[in-house]
Amino acid sequence: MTKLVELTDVGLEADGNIILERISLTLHRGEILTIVGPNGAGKSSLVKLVLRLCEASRGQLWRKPGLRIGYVPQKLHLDPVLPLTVARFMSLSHGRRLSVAQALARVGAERLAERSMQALSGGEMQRILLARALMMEPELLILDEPAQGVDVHGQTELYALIKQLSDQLHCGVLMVSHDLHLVMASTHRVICLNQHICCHGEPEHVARHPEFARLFGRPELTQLAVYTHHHACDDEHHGDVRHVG
Ligand SMILES: Nc1ncnc2c1ncn2[C@@H]1O[C@H](COP(=O)(O)OP(=O)(O)OP(=O)(O)O)[C@@H](O)[C@H]1O
Repeated sequence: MTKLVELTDVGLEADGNIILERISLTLHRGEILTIVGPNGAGKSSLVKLVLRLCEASRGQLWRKPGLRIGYVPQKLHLDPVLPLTVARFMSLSHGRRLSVAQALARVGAERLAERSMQALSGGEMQRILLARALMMEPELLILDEPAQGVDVHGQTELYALIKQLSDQLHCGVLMVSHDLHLVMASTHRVICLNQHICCHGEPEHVARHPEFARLFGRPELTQLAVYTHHHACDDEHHGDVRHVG
């Protein structure tokens, strides 16, 4: 099982404020790890650390040498009057290994190739961003709130697609989500973050954890029966989360 990323006792500070502390985790190929947490918990900062867009103030961050990462940002800001088709937008990405048509086919969006980027619905836009991230055949897909701006039905479909892609392409997935109950059928492991790791493990475990209930309230728990998670998982095949110190 190929290890992709390992964080050991990582901390992050900015302007004298603690943003993250004592974060230890590993992520392997074929594993989906979801970060949940309230606003300001440090979820995007953790993603930025893994992307090396910022540097840890302490601890160690290891990445597999030459790791190919496909990144789906929280939001894409496009000039509303810029004439840009989906195919043109996708052809602008660097390090491509797939053709535009192949990448669109992977997310079932072939018919959108000639559509204007500005005309896409929220769900279509997220699929196109996902297709773009797949173009360099990533070993690790990083998605920051991939279901933002998508209705509930579309969110469930999108998370199912991410799971399917991870299975097919055997890539690791690190994603941020606000909705544990929507993502639980499509993730192997969950970290509940609030500056530090409050709890972690399989989604059902986190959903029932008192720390999770404290952060998100009881309503989350009552909805979980609908989204029971099924996967034949062998613990050795999924990344673990370790508390250090
Ligand atoms: N460069 C920075 N300088 C100072 N503070 C920062 C910096 N980057 C992030 N922060 C602060 O760190 C905290 C965590 O921010 P972050 O964006 O990682 O949270 P988040 O969990 O992704 O939040 P949300 O769910 O609202 O997107 C916030 O209080 C934010 O204001």
